[in-house]
Order: sequence, then structure tokens, then C-alpha cells
Amino acid sequence: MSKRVSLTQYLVEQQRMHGHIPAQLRLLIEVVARACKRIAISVNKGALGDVLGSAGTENVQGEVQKKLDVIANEVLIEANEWGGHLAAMASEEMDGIYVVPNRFPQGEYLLLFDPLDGSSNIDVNVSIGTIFSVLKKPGEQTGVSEQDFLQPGSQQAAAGYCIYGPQTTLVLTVGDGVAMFTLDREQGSWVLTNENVQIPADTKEFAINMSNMRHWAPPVRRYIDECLAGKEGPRGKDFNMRWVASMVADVHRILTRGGIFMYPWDKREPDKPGKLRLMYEANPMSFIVEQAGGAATNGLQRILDLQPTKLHERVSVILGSKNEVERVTSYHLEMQA
Ligand SMILES: O=P(O)(O)OC[C@H]1O[C@](O)(COP(=O)(O)O)[C@@H](O)[C@@H]1O
Ligand SMILES: [Mg+2]
Ligand SMILES: [Mg+2]
Repeated sequence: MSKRVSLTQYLVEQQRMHGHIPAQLRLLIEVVARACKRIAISVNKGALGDVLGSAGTENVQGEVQKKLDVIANEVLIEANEWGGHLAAMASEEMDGIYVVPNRFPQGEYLLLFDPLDGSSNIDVNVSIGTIFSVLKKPGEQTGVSEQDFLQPGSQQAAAGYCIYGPQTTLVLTVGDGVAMFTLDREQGSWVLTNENVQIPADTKEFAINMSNMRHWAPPVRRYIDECLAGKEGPRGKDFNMRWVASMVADVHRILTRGGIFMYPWDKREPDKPGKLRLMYEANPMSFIVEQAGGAATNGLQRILDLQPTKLHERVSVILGSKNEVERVTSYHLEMQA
């Protein structure tokens, strides 16, 4: 049997051999990974743990919170405020930033998370996840403000997600490729199971919520129409479609076998750039996808180059196999010209 490499060993290697990450960042990632293990336990309990259904509250974006949205948020905060590596946190489930109180050890990083991604899938027992993004607090000044979080995704020190599916898998980048770790439940440890994740540049599989078709902008409509035309159409090949409605699961499939994922702007709410959130969904996923050789744009620009203007900013997302993302982006740019 080949040697098992744990998350800790992998991170120590990244720190010592490759000089990629400081010790503080390594320890921060381990705290997040531990929190994900605790969330995985709650997810698995389901009805037995009374964690299904609505919490009866709404988050800042007006979405009804599920019990697990609230539980996962609390687990991440509690684990990380004791961690000692953070100045503040921000989450889909909290209106403003959460500054780590003085009674806890202080650090120089900022952590953003979508504690539970794919909330509509919790009660139906379909894969869900946790997405996170790590930034460095800018400047030397003491104190931390929301402004400190508003950095482009290209500044991320690390990003990852944990998928709670048939297997529990942690996917991580510290800017040196993408690694996957599978949770060994008996041992309670994360084991490195894929060290060099690569997204093929071409694909025959797209992921989009087709029920919104009539609301899409012309470039998206054109791309999907061409895919649907199959072998006889301009693409000269048949396409398959998947839509899990958990971004983590759709992105995980793309990291595993390629594909393109789109949640574009649509006419239902024309003033919103998209449904997904830039800081704790699109940015971390775009960092991971690029690190695996894929691409991510909002139709016109690279997502990682976007300058955020607010914590809960939304964005149109097109990511995955590079040649397909470039094609959809070129259709948008042609329309603009
Ligand atoms: O139900 P829709 O409109 O297809 O949206 C699905 C998308 O919404 C999300 O569930 C949003 O995430 P949350 O569950 O964290 O709010 C994505 O994971 C997914 O891609
Ligand atoms: Mg989400
Ligand atoms: Mg969520």
C-alpha cells in the first residue's frame, strides 16, 4: 500500500519544503478543516440530530435560513475564534464582519465563508458543502474594518471547500495547484487522495439551471443553443447536462471530469449582477478552478480581477474547462463590441 499523506503532512511540506505558506496560515487551514469535520458529523446525523428543516430566520440577503446554515456558521466561528490566526470573519449568514474579540488570541488573516452551500439540498439528502476564502489583513494598523475584506480574489492566500457527499472531501489551494483530501472516518483524519487536480481544457458537459432559459442574456442563450444542437450543430458534438444546484457539487464534478458551470445574470432581477456571491462563493471557487488549469469569468472579466465594493456583492459566474469558458466569454465580448 502506498504511504498515506495527511492534511497536516501536506501543509507542513508546503510550508517547509516549498516555502509557500507561513505557519499561521497552515494552522488556520487546519482549524477550518477541523470545523468541517464537525459540520460533516451534523450533516450525517440528519433527522436523527434534528438538523433538518428551516431555522425560522432570514439572513441579510433575505433568504430563509436552514438549521444547518446556522449550525455550520456557529461551528466555523467558534472553532476559528479560538484558533488565534484571525483578525475577523465574514459569512453569508452574517450581516456584517465578525471581529475576533480581544479575549481571544489575535492573528493577521481574514476568513470568509459560505458555511453551508446548496441549502436547498439539505433536506433532500443531496451533496452540500462549505466554501472558504482566506485573505491577509492589509496594512499594519490595529483594528479591522469591512473595507479590509474588499480585496480582489487574486489576493487570496488560500481557498477551499468541503463537500459532504457520498464521501466527505476537502479541496484546497494555497496557490500551488489543487489538492483533495478524503475524510477517513475511522481514523478521523484527512488523507491526501489527489495531489494535482487538473481540469481538461475541453468538455462535452454543461451545468446551468435551464429553467431560467427564457431570462438569459443573448450570449448565454447562444452558447447553450449551440450545445443543444449537438452533432448536427455548429459545435459538431453532443453535449450532456448536469445541475445539482449545490455549487460545491457542480464544481467538484468539473474538477473531477471537466465541464462548464454557469450562473449568469438574468432578467428576473436585472439590477443584480447574478445570484452567487463574489467574496465567499465565486472568488474561492475561481481560485481553485484556475489553479487546476481552468478559467473563471463574469462573462467579460476574470473573476479574480474584480474589485469588490461590498461584502455580500453578487456576480455572474462562468467557470470550468478553459476553452469553453473562453468561448462563452468571447460571445459576451462580441455583443459588447
Ligand atoms: O436553485 P438555483 O437557482 O438553481 O441555485 C442554485 C445555486 O444556489 C446555491 O445553492 C447558492 O448557495 P447557498 O445555498 O449557499 O445560498 C448554489 O450552491 C447553487 O449553484
Ligand atoms: Mg452557496
Ligand atoms: Mg450558503
